[in-house]
Amino acid sequence: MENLLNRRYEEAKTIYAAIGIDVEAVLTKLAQVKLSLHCWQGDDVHGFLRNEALSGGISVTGNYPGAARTPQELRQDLEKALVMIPGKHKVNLHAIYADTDEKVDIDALEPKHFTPWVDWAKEHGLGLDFNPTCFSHPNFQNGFTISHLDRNIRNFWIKHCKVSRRIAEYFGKELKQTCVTNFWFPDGFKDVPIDRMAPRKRMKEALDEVFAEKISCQYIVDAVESKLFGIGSESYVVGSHEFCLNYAIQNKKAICLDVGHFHPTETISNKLSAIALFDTEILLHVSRPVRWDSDHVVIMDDELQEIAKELVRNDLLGKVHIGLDYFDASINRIAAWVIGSRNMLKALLRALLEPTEMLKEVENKADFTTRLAMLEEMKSYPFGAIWDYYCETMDVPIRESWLADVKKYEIDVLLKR
Ligand SMILES: C[C@H](O)[C@H](O)[C@@H](O)C(=O)CO
Ligand SMILES: [Mn+2]
Repeated sequence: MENLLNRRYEEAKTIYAAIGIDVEAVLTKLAQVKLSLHCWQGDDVHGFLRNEALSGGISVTGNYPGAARTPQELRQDLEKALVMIPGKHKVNLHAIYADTDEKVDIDALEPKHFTPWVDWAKEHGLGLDFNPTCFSHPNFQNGFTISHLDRNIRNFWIKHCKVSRRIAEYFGKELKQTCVTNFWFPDGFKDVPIDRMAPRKRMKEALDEVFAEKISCQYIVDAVESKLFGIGSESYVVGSHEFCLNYAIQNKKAICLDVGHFHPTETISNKLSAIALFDTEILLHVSRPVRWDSDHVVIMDDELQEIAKELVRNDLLGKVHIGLDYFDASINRIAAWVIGSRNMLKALLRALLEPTEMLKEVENKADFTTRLAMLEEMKSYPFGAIWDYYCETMDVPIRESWLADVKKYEIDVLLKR
């Protein structure tokens, strides 16, 4: 088996070398990619701080057994997933995932409520990213948080966002890796509003208050996430793409692009070059919308491959933060992490194996025939042999062999919860 794997790899390497690809250099580059694994796939965005129903116009469907009920269980599940994903990555936490016995509300959270996460991240050589949780709370009222008409409610959310930045700073300092902190607000109207401007003005001013405290970019990168619509905010979302992109540019923040947050025929792959050209920092929420922002597990579809190609072709790897954002409770949750993460990495590998310079040259010569012919032929190049070899050298399971281990873990651990 091992010999076959090496033989297939050597053969594939020769085939790619013929079109100018240095496969070893590609694998070195791929090994440097850090994905941000979203903790909320492990427990259906429930968290441990409050026993509140999920709100904010997002929804998880399915009742597959074994969701994590405690921070310990979630970490155990994440560990299981991480050993099946090649490379060293980050874990993305929401504020509601605080690990504490204290009865504390989200506006009073402190770094100490996350110490066990930091200790665990250190132990496993992981980075941590963070998100204030601006939903699943009684102060999410009439569909609004930080842009609410009521100053007291706005203040609550402003405070929550401020304390979240201090927690993120603590992560960055302790783990010596920048903590990407994403601000997403579900605020919006179900039906057509009269005043679209006032909530946006309030959100802009609230964000200015949140970001007033200067925290070194060595520790934290702030990102604002836009959205087209949510359940209950079908007609109007305060933090639309135009709002968030303009806010990010004007205030030197990162823009978070979620694959599911745009019109169905709009793609984020087509936005990356347009935004990166102006040096705006980008955070991706890689997700899969099916007819709407359904947050399905990421598969190797056309848009995923196009996103990966844009990152590679425009030399954006290492500049764009790649986070995952989906939640499926109808399948094994560990498998969901593994499938989505491995697909993201596979898409990047395929993109790295493309002869980009040659393709740009033929495009510049208006030889669109060669461009199309090459792109189509490349689809049956032996990238699978390279992926298998990469998994072997990174000490993670080859092809679907990880599944048996996940199934065993399901019987031994998940079904006993
Ligand atoms: C839980 C996440 O923060 C949330 O999914 C957000 O990023 C989003 O995409 C909302 O639609
Ligand atoms: Mn998102």
